[in-house]
Amino acid sequence: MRNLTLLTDLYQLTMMNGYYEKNIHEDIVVFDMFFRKNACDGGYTIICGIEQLAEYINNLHFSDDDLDYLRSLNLFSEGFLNFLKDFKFTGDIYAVEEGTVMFPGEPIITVKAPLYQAQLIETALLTIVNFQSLIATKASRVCYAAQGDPVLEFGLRRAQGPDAGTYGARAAVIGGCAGTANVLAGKMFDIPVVGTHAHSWVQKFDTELEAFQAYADVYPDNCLLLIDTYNVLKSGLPNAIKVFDNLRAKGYEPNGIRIDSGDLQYLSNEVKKELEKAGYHNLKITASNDLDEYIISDLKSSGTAVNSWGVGTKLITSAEAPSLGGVYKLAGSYKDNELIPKIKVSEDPEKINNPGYKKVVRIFDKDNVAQADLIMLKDEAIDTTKPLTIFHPTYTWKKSTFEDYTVKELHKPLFIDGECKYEYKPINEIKAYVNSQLETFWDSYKRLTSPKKYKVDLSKGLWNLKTDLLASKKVF
Ligand SMILES: Nc1ncnc2c1ncn2[C@@H]1O[C@H](COP(=O)(O)OP(=O)(O)OP(=O)(O)O)[C@@H](O)[C@H]1O
Ligand SMILES: O=P(O)(O)OC[C@H]1O[C@H](OP(=O)(O)OP(=O)(O)O)[C@H](O)[C@@H]1O
Ligand SMILES: O=C(O)c1cccnc1
Repeated sequence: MRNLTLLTDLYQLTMMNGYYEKNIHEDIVVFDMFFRKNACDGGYTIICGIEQLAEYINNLHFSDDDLDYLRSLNLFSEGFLNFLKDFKFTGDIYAVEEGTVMFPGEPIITVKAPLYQAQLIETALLTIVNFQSLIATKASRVCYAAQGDPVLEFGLRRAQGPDAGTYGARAAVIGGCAGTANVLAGKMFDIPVVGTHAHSWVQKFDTELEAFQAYADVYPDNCLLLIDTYNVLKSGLPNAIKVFDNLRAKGYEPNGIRIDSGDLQYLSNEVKKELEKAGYHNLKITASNDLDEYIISDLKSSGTAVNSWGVGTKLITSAEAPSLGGVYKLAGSYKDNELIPKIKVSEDPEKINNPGYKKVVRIFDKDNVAQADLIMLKDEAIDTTKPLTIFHPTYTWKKSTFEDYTVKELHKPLFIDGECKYEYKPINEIKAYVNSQLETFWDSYKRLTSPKKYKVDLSKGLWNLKTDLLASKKVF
């Protein structure tokens, strides 16, 4: 396992050194990770990367080498560097389960730990969870557009480096992709690896027909041919059909074709017609070429025979909206065992955080449809035998009352007193969890453009705390 302990911003370490010198480093604090705007400008965000976060926290330690490097920066006291020798995370972390569907403003991860520890982990926590959540959400949108057709993740070559290509592949499969072309990701995360062949295979042989025949000879029971190297309808398709006929004569059924250029709507429909005429029904008609959820959605609504989608660049880089702006904010600090809530006041009301030690509950109606989320103080409870009224945190006259409802707490312990509580789950299970949750949301929240805004309210206790803190001069 890689030692990622120094994967942090320098200012975390200079603050830690400062807290140590001022002897407040052991003060217990609460930080929340949340985002203000959904990934991909959509209506929801799928949280991903919790497993890697648990691994990172578990493996935190400063090696002698790390300490020598820090010493060489001439920024830190010897006392502080000595103190880091025995660094170990000892706090509590609550996080939503990997694959949970979440919304702006909600605490995704809550860290309660000694100040120096909580500060160190900010940067890595954000880079791990922001990136994988972004790609899982992008994949979920692409798969939504594909309406159940398999989506294959083809992006490694265009990813922002090897880590993005590999952890992005993991996130893409969690978000809904059927598999990835990235073999290392397949091995590391036990996810399906998939693929066809490149144009270079066709170019290497003297003729396209020879190239297709050679491929069929080597892979008779998994023969999927790329038919656009020269001309899809005049050359690629007739040659593919000849080779498929040869395969059939030997008792094998072909798998399908791939088209990587041209008018995918027209070509796919023509290809399907010709394949059917030749007696080939239900073959895979795979399309690739700079696809994303919008192009796939357009192709679907105008009618296409494509039934399998290879999506690379725009998926692995979330090209339209290439970052998720998750942040990590101080929400409270303990003094004599009492939590002093902290708030960051800003001219921009969107940037004012929710103070205190919190949790999130999801409210479902009797048909198990998600209606709203409520951010609450950790020690608040909901009596589900009584009607529940929630209100908009800004337009407080907007109210909803639930009578026949259930609630689910979304946070689970990830670390308690430094001990890891994460239970490893195979990717298939995480992916199934994503699906089952998405089904509990109305389509209005999932549509690709102008989705409806899901209700995220504050409990009365939290709303009062926030309003009182804002009103009090103490916050400035
Ligand atoms: N955040 C909220 N919390 C509680 N109730 C709300 C909230 N937002 C709207 N409501 C109430 O829910 C009911 C249904 O409203 P709806 O979900 O259509 O939202 P809306 O108020 O029309 O806002 P939007 O413009 O987002 O559609 C209305 O009675 C409204 O007052
Ligand atoms: O288009 P993407 O969504 O990124 O999917 C991955 C692309 O990678 C391959 O192309 P290649 O690298 O050969 O380049 P090309 O675009 O010239 O085909 C493949 O044929 C896809 O077109
Ligand atoms: O297997 C494929 O067809 C593939 C893999 C990576 C990139 N483009 C295509």
